[in-house]
Amino acid sequence: MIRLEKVYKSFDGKAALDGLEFQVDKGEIFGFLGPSGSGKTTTIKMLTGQLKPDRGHVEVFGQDVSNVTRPDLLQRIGIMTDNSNLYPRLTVLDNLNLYRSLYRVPIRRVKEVLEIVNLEGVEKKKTATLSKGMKQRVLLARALLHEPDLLFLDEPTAALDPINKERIHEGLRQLKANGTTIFLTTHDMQEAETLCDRVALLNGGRIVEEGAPVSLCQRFSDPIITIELKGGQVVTFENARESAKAIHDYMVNDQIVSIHTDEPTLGQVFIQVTGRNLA
Ligand SMILES: Nc1ncnc2c1ncn2[C@@H]1O[C@H](COP(=O)(O)OP(=O)(O)OP(=O)(O)O)[C@@H](O)[C@H]1O
Repeated sequence: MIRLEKVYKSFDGKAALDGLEFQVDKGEIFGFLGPSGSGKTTTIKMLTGQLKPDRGHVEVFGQDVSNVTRPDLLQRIGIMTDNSNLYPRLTVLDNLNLYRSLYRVPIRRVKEVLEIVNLEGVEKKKTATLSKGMKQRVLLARALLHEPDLLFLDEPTAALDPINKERIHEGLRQLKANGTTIFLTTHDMQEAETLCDRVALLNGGRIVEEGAPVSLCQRFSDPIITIELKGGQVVTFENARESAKAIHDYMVNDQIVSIHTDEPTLGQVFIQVTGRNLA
């Protein structure tokens, strides 16, 4: 669906993308994670034809990205970024209807997308009167309206409460089940861990780690095994292979209350890899 090879982009002589390379396959939820200023939005702009690379190759739908603004390809893409805007004096329905007519989408689809984002019943409200989180959900509904094959979501749940966040997650999983490819940026590592098939960790305009969240966490896992024994004693082993015999002995003698291995969260991996916090 997406392929980048050695992509460079500078602003005022300062590199925003510095040899960026990655690939996104059809039907996956791909998490593009990085601290502020690492190049996430620049990449999305490039993949949606809003910005040209200085050097390198960018492909979307197997075609050079310069074709992406062609109406037939644009029709296959949905975008929700922080520079997406709603018309504040128009109602939710009128905002969606504007896009509906652009993409020739049937009216019944409005109800479907409002259901996905948990916004039934607000069709007649002017968007200026909505909360930040509600506006965010209208933007997401608008991005979904024409049932795109490829969806770019830049921090889609940033302003949402946990219930709406979970509802959106369910909606995104459903879209994935129907074959939609989702390119997602988020600062919420728990969201990335539960939602994404694969994540790429971006730092300074290049990928520093990539993989399924679970395998990334395992790769960075601290191999310390902590065993709590009956009677309250706690023993730790630093090397699982060498300590197998001792652990086995505790087991056959029925001395063990609990065994615990320390696996870092994706957030901890991120901080370790980038040396930066996620805020
Ligand atoms: N139009 C522009 N003009 C000048 N510099 C820019 C422009 N767009 C981006 N940059 C710079 O490029 C770098 C990458 O910015 P980008 O917006 O892609 O980061 P980001 O990872 O999306 O950050 P955030 O998480 O804060 O949204 C930053 O140093 C930013 O200041």
